[in-house]
Amino acid sequence: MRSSLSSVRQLSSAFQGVKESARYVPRRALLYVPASSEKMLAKVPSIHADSVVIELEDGVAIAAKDTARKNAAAALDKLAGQPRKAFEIGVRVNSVSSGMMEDDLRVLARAQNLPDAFMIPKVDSPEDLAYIFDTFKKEYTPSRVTDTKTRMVMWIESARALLDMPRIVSTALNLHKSTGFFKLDAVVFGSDDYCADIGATRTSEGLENLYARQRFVACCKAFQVQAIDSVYIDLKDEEGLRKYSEQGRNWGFTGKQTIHPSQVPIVQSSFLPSTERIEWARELAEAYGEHQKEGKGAFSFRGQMIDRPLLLQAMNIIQLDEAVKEAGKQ
Ligand SMILES: CC(C)(COP(=O)(O)OP(=O)(O)OC[C@H]1O[C@@H](n2cnc3c(N)ncnc32)[C@H](O)[C@@H]1OP(=O)(O)O)[C@@H](O)C(=O)NCCC(=O)NCCSC(=O)C[C@](C)(O)C(=O)O
Ligand SMILES: [Mg+2]
Repeated sequence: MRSSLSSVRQLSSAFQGVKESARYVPRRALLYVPASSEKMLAKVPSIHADSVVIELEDGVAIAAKDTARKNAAAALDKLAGQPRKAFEIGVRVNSVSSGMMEDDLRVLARAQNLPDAFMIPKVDSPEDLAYIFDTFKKEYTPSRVTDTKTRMVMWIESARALLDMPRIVSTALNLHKSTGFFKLDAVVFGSDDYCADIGATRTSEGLENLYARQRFVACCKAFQVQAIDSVYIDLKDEEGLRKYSEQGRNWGFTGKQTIHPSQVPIVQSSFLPSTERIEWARELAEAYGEHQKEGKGAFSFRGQMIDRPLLLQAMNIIQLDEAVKEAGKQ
């Protein structure tokens, strides 16, 4: 079967509106690396997670915030242009409500390089996004935070945010369209803070998060952004981690957060599409190309009606598969 990243790119450029998905960043496993630890930061180039989250928020003690900011800014310049295993290196700053975001950005802006993604925890309302945009403009100057390749990844971590998620996500997407501010690409479910917010007790079955995780996925998918599942905090329980990863994948999540390098391969393999699914995607994309040449937008394939949204799903699968193979990550 013909397949390569370039074939997907050709396919993308052939169909209007599909171009955006060609710049797909796989995020099966996000790994937090606390920026207060120079030892852990030094490992970043060799970390095999899809997305490395250089952490300034809850993984860093208040007393270590200043050191962490300086370490993160230095890491951005040191890592630029260096070979690395991850598809993305982002920085998670402190939230609007913490009052520490300005201090974070003031120090990070001293670095010449932006991260691949700015990662914003505890986004609670559309008004938070207005504050975030203003603060980035103030600390970085407007020209450094508009029309860049840098993406935005945000965290939903409270009952209020979960209920208001459609407005929050659409506001973030519209902010990008109207101002060129970082494009929202993925949303992450902060289940620990969410449980604290609603007064739930964490259990091994995780039923206390059932509604939240399902609503969360639906809201992400309604706006075609990636949905990243909860942290699994039992570091030694590999079977439990695999079970929850596979459950998340089956529910529609596109990836999962990890806190230790040992969790990464388990999560990555759980979020890889099956061989049958990859074959389906490749055959569909080829059939779509053939039908486009004949001027047909919708057609039947393996007994299903196929149109552009299914092509987008198929292309995401092909790109994930090919990006992972190229990086030698299987
Ligand atoms: C749990 C901890 C303390 C155990 O750290 P440790 O050093 O005791 O572990 P270890 O097993 O002894 O480590 C083995 C080796 O791996 C390294 N290592 C270990 N972990 C990492 C890492 N993450 N990144 C890079 N390297 C790492 C470590 O440095 C060591 O290297 P060595 O063999 O050379 O000595 C450590 O893994 C860690 O700090 N993890 C990140 C914790 C964190 O950032 N938490 C905040 C995010 S989760 C969150 O905020 C909630 C959420 C989403 O918002 C919401 O649900 O609400
Ligand atoms: Mg949190």
